[in-house]
Amino acid sequence: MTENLWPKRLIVLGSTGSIGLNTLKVIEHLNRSRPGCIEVVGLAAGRSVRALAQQAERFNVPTVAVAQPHLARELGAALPRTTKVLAGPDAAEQLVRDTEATDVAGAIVGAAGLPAMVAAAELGRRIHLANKETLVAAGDLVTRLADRSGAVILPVDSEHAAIAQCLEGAQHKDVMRLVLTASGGPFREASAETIRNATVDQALKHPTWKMGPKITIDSATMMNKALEIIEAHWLFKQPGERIDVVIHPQSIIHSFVEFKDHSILAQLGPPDMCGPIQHAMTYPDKWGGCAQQLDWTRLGTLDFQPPDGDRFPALRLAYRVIDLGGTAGAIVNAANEVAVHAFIDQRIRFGQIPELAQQALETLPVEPVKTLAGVLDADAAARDFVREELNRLEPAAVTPQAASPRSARKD
Ligand SMILES: NC(=O)C1=CN([C@@H]2O[C@H](COP(=O)(O)OP(=O)(O)OC[C@H]3O[C@@H](n4cnc5c(N)ncnc54)[C@H](OP(=O)(O)O)[C@@H]3O)[C@@H](O)[C@H]2O)C=CC1
Ligand SMILES: CC(=O)[C@@H](O)[C@H](O)COP(=O)(O)O
Ligand SMILES: [Mn+2]
Repeated sequence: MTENLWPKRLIVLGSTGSIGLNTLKVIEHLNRSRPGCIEVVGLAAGRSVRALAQQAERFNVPTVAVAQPHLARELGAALPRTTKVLAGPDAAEQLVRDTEATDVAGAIVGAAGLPAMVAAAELGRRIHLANKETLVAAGDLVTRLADRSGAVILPVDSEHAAIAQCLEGAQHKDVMRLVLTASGGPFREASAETIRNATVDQALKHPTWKMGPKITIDSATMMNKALEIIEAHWLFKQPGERIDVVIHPQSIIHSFVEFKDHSILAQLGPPDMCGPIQHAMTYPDKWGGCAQQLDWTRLGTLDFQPPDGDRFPALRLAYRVIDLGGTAGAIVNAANEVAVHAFIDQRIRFGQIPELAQQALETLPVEPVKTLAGVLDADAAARDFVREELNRLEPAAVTPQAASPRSARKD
């Protein structure tokens, strides 16, 4: 299914989050210029039932899903009787499996989004992928499923949307390297000591992008860039040695591609996620929507510097994960998720986040990825490992509840 079918029947997973809200904003703009071009046929969220109910009403959505089962009644009460409510940890996946849709926007945060993305890949949907953790944890499986079903994966992550645009019309054999730009986060110029003991408030102050808390912390450790290297490996089928990172504090160049003749194509725009979301929505066309215009007359200087793998050890993990393959990505991703929540809960120091991810990778067995169940087992083992480490570091602490994608599934 390579052509873009209109009108679209779109499911938005993670509709109450930063990407979800921007996705709905893009849809409103596109529907204003071309009435009826996008019908929202399903919405899913974790726990924000009020926001979810308001969205369902505004977009006249027939089915909504909430991950927290105890919120089903409250959600149902806020909606017309005709609206179908799915609830529980499998609700987003069920929504994808039970709904006749052309497109699925994947904006759930973390590996909690993985089963629904696997379902979308199996069903051959056009996938607007923001949920990078899906490809980090199960890139091999998901890309294989998509190849088999004809599902198209359209990257929404700004760097990958940029690279996809730079690669349009290019041949795989002519690519020399992909270069992911990184803002450097709030600790770009901080000393190793400052980084190690950074506070939650400091880590949540991203210099250029407004995003949800988990990815904002990932940007601060540069684990976000590590996840993006792995994401690029699966999306563009390039080995680790052909994927580089450059620090670009202004976040105007969203990434670039160098070809074998040393020519470079880059994609530019303001740091505004409406751009990549619109790109995925209208691809291969480029419709106007709500993306801001770049005023190059006021742009000033664009700076670049090499990344520092000593102050940001998360970066090196990415290449190790690509080399190891199998469940290595699922392990690092899940360990990082639990560590990020533990940091937000002030149970560990900032510098311990990448340390715990690395420890999990060094300790746990890496297995070949055959099925979703195998990925979820590795994910669960990594979560258990980090929780045990947290309890060892701080025995009296309550275990944090970072969302696990494994529910009652038996497969
Ligand atoms: N924000 C950005 O600009 C960018 C984000 N991304 C990626 O996009 C994804 C989303 O990020 P972001 O929007 O910032 O995150 P947010 O934290 O802002 O939003 C997360 C969304 O996921 C929902 N959610 C959480 N757990 C579940 C679950 N188990 N089932 C269903 N829904 C769930 C939340 O619902 P609720 O509100 O009810 O908790 C919310 O709608 C991440 O993978 C991130 O890495 C990629 C590039 C840029
Ligand atoms: C908007 C987006 O795609 C984010 O992934 C962003 O790139 C994060 O910024 P960092 O470059 O600081 O990780
Ligand atoms: Mn990104």
